[in-house]
Amino acid sequence: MAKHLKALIGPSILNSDLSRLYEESQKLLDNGADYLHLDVMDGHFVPNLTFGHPVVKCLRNKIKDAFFETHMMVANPEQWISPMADAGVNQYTFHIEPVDDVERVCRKIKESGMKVGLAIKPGTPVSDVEKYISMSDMVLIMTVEPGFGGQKFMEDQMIKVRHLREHYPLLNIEVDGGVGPATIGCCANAGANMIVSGTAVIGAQDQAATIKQLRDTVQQAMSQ
Ligand SMILES: O=C(CO)[C@H](O)[C@H](O)COP(=O)(O)O
Ligand SMILES: [Fe+2]
Repeated sequence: MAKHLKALIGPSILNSDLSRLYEESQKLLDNGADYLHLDVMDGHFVPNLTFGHPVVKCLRNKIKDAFFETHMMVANPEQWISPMADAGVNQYTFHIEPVDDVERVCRKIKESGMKVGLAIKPGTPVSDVEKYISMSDMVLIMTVEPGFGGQKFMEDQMIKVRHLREHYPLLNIEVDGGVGPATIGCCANAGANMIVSGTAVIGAQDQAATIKQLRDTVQQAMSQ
């Protein structure tokens, strides 16, 4: 793996106490999180609801300098680009499955000043996302069916990560779903460098040690 890619850990606050969103987020950052992964669900693309741009904007008002990635599990990603940019989002990661014109959505995200992340569900072939890589800053390989935290990691998705790393040594590759100390080795060896971890970090006795362990594992794999 290319040595100048960074190992970055972005905890997901999905399964935290959302009545304390700011405190939980700040705690994660104080414990060494490199960025925050904010799961936005609309009840259409996935059978669950979370929060939208008004909540993200309130969080941004309290946390000025952290990198915010929104994971947009929504039926119409184009609709929320401008409100999310206005809310202070740094990276807009959307699922390509429901989108007719992925290139147009990528362009609009860039024009609004955010980075572009392209996400695919476990059933979506990696070739579907490959054609858009040149327009993106990151590809997210989902390792659970999107919609809920706390699910079991799908190791069979590592073939996609391995394929991308082999062909795109400079690409930021993120994994999301069921990732924690027990599964980070698979992700790191396959070539993922951006790691989302929800339940495993939120529920850890020592959050800082868990975040460090995840980062160290990725860094070690990158240096080989
Ligand atoms: O996108 C998601 C679910 O759709 C979450 O980011 C993901 O599930 C993180 O939580 P956990 O680590 O508990 O699986
Ligand atoms: Fe997510």
